[in-house]
Amino acid sequence: ENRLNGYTPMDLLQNRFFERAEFVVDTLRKQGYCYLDDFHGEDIALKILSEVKNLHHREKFTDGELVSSNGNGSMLNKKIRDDKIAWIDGKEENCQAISHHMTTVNTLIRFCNGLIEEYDIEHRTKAMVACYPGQGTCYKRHVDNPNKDGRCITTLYYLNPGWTEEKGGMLNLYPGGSEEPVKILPRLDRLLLFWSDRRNPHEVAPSHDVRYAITLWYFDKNERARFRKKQEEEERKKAIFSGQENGSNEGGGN
Ligand SMILES: COc1ccc2cc(-c3cnc(C(=O)NCC(=O)O)c(O)c3)ccc2c1
Ligand SMILES: [Mn+2]
Repeated sequence: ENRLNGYTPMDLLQNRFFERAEFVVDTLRKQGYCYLDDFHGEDIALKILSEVKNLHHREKFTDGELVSSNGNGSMLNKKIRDDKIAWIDGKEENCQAISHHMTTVNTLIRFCNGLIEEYDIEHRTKAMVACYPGQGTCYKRHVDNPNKDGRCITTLYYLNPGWTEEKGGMLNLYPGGSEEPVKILPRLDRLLLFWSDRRNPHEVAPSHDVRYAITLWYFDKNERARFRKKQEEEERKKAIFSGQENGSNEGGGN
């Protein structure tokens, strides 16, 4: 039977995930972020990159820009981000390697979940494949989850072989709102993880070359449930309000 010095290949695989999960959780606790290099190995990383480029060339990316209006509804909205994005659930054709990435990170997070008491992580978003097309495109300083929408861990997988700081596009992280940023190089096959809430303001510095990344956000079950309940409550109120607005009295408040 194929036991290697008493372990089966599955044992070895489980151990490998368990070791990495321990390192990730310890580091997240200590500094709020953590990155793993050579996460899949170069061959698989390049396969993922080729699928992402294929998405880009097939115009599957949309403008992800989020404009922040300056309150008085004027058209002088300033753009705060220039990335192009594509939401991928992993079942699309020609996304097998991206799908492999999603299941591998799921396994790592499942091992981490066993070690993190404060969260109960069961779900995640779809994969957000993002491209900063160069020419100084960036993403202003922000927090991914400032208002408890349920997201607790952000994972960013970078796909930029031979990237150097001269190309810009560094991920500047301000853990605990620190003055000096931690500058993360978005290099090929690097997996970065950080708490999604206000502990980690971050920004993408202006990028002078095409820069690809895949983001997966993981939800805490309870925070997500509370957020969904609040959202439904707001929907109900809005429905009642719009009911009163057009004069009809059905569903009006008491
Ligand atoms: C309402 O629809 C949407 C659709 C897409 C959205 C994407 C982001 C987002 C957040 N953070 C980053 C980031 O920090 N990237 C760091 C890096 O690439 O190193 C990023 O690239 C993108 C935020 C809100 C969104 C809302
Ligand atoms: Mn972000």
